[in-house]
Amino acid sequence: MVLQSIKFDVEFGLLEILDQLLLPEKTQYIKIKGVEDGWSVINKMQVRGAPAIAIVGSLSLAVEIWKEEFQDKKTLLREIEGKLNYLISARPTAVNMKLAADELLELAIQLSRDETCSTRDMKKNFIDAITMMLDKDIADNKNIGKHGSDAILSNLQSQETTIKVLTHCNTGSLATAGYGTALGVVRRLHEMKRLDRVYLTETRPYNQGARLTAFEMVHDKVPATLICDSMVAYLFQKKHIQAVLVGADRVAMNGDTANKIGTYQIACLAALHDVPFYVCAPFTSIDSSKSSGDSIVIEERPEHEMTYIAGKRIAAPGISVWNPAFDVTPAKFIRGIITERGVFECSDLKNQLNL
Ligand SMILES: CSC[C@@H](O)[C@@H](O)C(=O)COP(=O)(O)O
Repeated sequence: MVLQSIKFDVEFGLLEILDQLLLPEKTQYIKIKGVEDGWSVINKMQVRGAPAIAIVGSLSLAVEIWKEEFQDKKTLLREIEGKLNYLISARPTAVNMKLAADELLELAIQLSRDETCSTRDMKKNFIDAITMMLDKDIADNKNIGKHGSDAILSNLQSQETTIKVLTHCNTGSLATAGYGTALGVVRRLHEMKRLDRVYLTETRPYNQGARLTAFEMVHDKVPATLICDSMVAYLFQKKHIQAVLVGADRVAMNGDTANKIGTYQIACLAALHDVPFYVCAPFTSIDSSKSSGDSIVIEERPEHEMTYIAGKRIAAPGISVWNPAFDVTPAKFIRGIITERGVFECSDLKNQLNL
């Protein structure tokens, strides 16, 4: 059975997401009736992961406008613009929702100007474009898996046939429309029978690794071992890790990459131990408006997400807390950016975007 984090059928007004705050103990879906619900489940991290944020946010708009009748295209365009701006505000670091909103707004403007297109047609064409995001994301992830596995296997010494990798956070079916980015490369290596083992960090404080990636790997019967975030250096010292695979929330034009907190320190350790460090991300995570990672906004999450686990306090009352949800890894630590179009050096990103 495929792990389904998003259930969608606009004809039936169906949009449900798997509540990731309850995993792995409980598998419970939440009904999304419109953008208010979409904003809430993204902001509370009941659904998370850069691509999934854009997809669920956009789908929440689709189910909302599907139910409504609009007197004219101008009214529909105004509704679309307002709701997209609202959805962008749910979480600030991942760029995917902003890029999706820009593209969808541009489409809506074109449809509103097309005199051959009725208000009903504009609504249908707009919703169809959102629906296509699901299949495109899965196709992109399969290509990331192929390009990434080819690149990593090409690094192997002749006598090495299988590979041990480390990943951080959750970049799989629970962070995308399916298959995953860094976990897509892991899945592809496993399908090719070239994966020895994937090591995964627990990824405090939200525990995307321990709760979500472990859940996906056990579900798919992928050889996987959970480690504490504090074990990465010792892992590199004692195990022959041949690649680090992480996702991205926002890749700047010089390759600097914002990703889950803890990514930067793994990159530093990978450099120290000469382990190739790869960022795996679709082009929908690349921000051409950012020349470097210096200006990427880093979300800071509530204190209780660090001081409590499963509702039990684990930190002394009164202690001050700093809880940045992401950090930025400088391009110099990144061997390559694995995308659906191929694997690129950081210095080549601008060319790939024709900038
Ligand atoms: C394919 S998901 C890529 C990134 O979004 C992922 O690595 C990550 O940082 C997720 O952070 P989260 O705070 O869980 O949304």
